[in-house]
Amino acid sequence: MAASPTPRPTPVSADNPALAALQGLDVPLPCAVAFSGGADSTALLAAAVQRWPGQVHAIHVHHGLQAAADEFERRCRATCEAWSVPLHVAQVDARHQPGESPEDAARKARYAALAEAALAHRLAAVLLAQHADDQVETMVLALSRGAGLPGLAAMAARIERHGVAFHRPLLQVRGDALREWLRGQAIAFADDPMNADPAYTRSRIRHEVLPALQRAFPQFRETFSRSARHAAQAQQLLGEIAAADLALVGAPPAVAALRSLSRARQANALRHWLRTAHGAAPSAAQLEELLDQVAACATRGHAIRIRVAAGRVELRDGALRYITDHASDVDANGRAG
Ligand SMILES: Nc1ncnc2c1ncn2[C@@H]1O[C@H](COP(=O)(O)OP(=O)(O)OP(=O)(O)O)[C@@H](O)[C@H]1O
Repeated sequence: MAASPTPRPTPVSADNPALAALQGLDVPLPCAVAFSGGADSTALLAAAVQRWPGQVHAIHVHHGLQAAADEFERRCRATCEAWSVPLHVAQVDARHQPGESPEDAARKARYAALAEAALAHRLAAVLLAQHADDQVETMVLALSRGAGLPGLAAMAARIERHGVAFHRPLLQVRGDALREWLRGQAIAFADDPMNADPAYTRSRIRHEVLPALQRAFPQFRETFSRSARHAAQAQQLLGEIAAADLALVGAPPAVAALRSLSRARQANALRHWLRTAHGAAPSAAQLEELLDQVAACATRGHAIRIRVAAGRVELRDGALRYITDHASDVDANGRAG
């Protein structure tokens, strides 16, 4: 008779702050934890394994961005083996486009790879480990860049990408509480050298701004998170208004109809049209210029041609068109015009 396998240590602890956050969460099973090997996703994986025994997989994305990437993968393999968690490793090449930050390129590639692995292994949801401090960092970063409501709304508790549901159950949990619990349990995790590198704005926010906020406003995590929820609600309203206005003025928008709206509603509708139909985000200056041109467009012969993101907006046959170099003219329904 074959010897039964040696039982492996599984982290069982009622004190894991991530476990409390999973209690009310209703996710379809089996699910996956996006596992970087760092502190936060290690605590989340431990909690998920305890909450849904035998129903949790881990997905690790190997970025190849830093020399430490192999070390992260080794750490993930060791943890998953010890906890009997099936691990799927996805390799990505996150080279960034001109004008795109390496961090943004890595993030986009990561979500795509996580979704692909989840679909391939029939995992119905992916849990991410961003916590309350990450949420505040995201808001401060958005403020530092002059972002509008979508930036201030920061991260949503649930999003859908590439046909997969991503959940962020730890948005109300403090980062230091997770680390403290891991240390108390003597659970190893990898430390990302980029997190401590002052060359990264996010790292400066973490190490310089958050401690100052903690001293001045000890409740800042709760109040910031309330503001993020207000911003998200307001943004949803703006999206609904934009959709209603576009139903009226058409998509692509007819300039004469657009001019019947207030300037603020024109801006809202145009931003929404550019983002949802073309994935283009105009800068504040580009949008102002476009609005000036729409306001000045009272004569039949008036031409509009304004650079927006990687393409340009032009006036053709009374309607605004978004034109990129690789597509001569694509309207909101994806039809070539
Ligand atoms: N290489 C990766 N593979 C899989 N999931 C990842 C990876 N990097 C990040 N994630 C997931 O995305 C979340 C947010 O990523 P971010 O880079 O902000 O966090 P992090 O500092 O890597 O977090 P952690 O402490 O969990 O390592 C992580 O908590 C984790 O769930």
